[in-house]
Amino acid sequence: MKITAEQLTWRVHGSQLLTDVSLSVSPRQTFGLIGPNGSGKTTLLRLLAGLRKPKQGRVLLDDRPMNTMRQRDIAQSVTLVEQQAETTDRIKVRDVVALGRTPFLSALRPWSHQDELIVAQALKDVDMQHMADRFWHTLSGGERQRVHIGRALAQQPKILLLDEPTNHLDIRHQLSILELVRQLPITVIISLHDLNHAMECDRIGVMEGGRLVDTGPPRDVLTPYRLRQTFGVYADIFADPIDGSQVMRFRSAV
Ligand SMILES: Nc1ncnc2c1ncn2[C@@H]1O[C@H](COP(=O)(O)OP(=O)(O)OP(=O)(O)O)[C@@H](O)[C@H]1O
Repeated sequence: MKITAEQLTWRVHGSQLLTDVSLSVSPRQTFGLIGPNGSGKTTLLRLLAGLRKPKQGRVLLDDRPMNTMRQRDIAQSVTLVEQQAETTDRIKVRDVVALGRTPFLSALRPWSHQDELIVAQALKDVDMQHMADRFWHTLSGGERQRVHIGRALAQQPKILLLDEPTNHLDIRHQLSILELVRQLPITVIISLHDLNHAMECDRIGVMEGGRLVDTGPPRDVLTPYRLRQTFGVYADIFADPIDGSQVMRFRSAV
């Protein structure tokens, strides 16, 4: 499914947090959203997920404006994994992941064996099957993060939005989650602080002061100029001698 943002603007208490953001992500593309702290990545992801209504502009899923869609239809297409997602205590890991099936259940479509299989697969994908019966409040930050990603996978969205999903993860789980996300046959928008991880996306977009200031293939966008200008760091960019991919070495803050 394609997702398009047309000239999105968002303001709160008189501060303009997003200005004129336009963006289109094609079906099955992995789009990385990068930018310094406070540049508007989370705000944009919430608008794209339909959790906030833009003050101006609109979001389209394929060619359907989101504001004309029912909440349940949106939830069957798009899901957002937030940075500090919380959930009620005394709930087990398996039940958190099972929440991902909620938009598909109704009196006419009760919980089924199929849902059971989807939840089991999602637990496996995020390497949490061995903790399925643990209570949520006993988990570490990284384990919680993986359960939330599992909940999103169980929703089988056509568009997956991830807000810094690797934040609390150890290096093995960072790499396995990013690899999993890239392999999913769906559209993904992922905000990332690790710019070397962003290099693995099909395209990236750079947020700065609430504006999307550049988009394109990572190699074209992540130049020493951009790293200095937007991220405030001096960096050198090398070709990895093993696979030729581009690697950044950050030298110092500007
Ligand atoms: N409810 C609010 N009221 C006032 N300002 C807000 C509100 N929500 C967010 N902001 C401000 O909007 C700006 C953008 O925030 P946002 O969380 O979208 O940035 P971000 O790029 O995701 O940052 P980070 O990398 O630190 O997670 C920040 O300066 C933040 O302080």
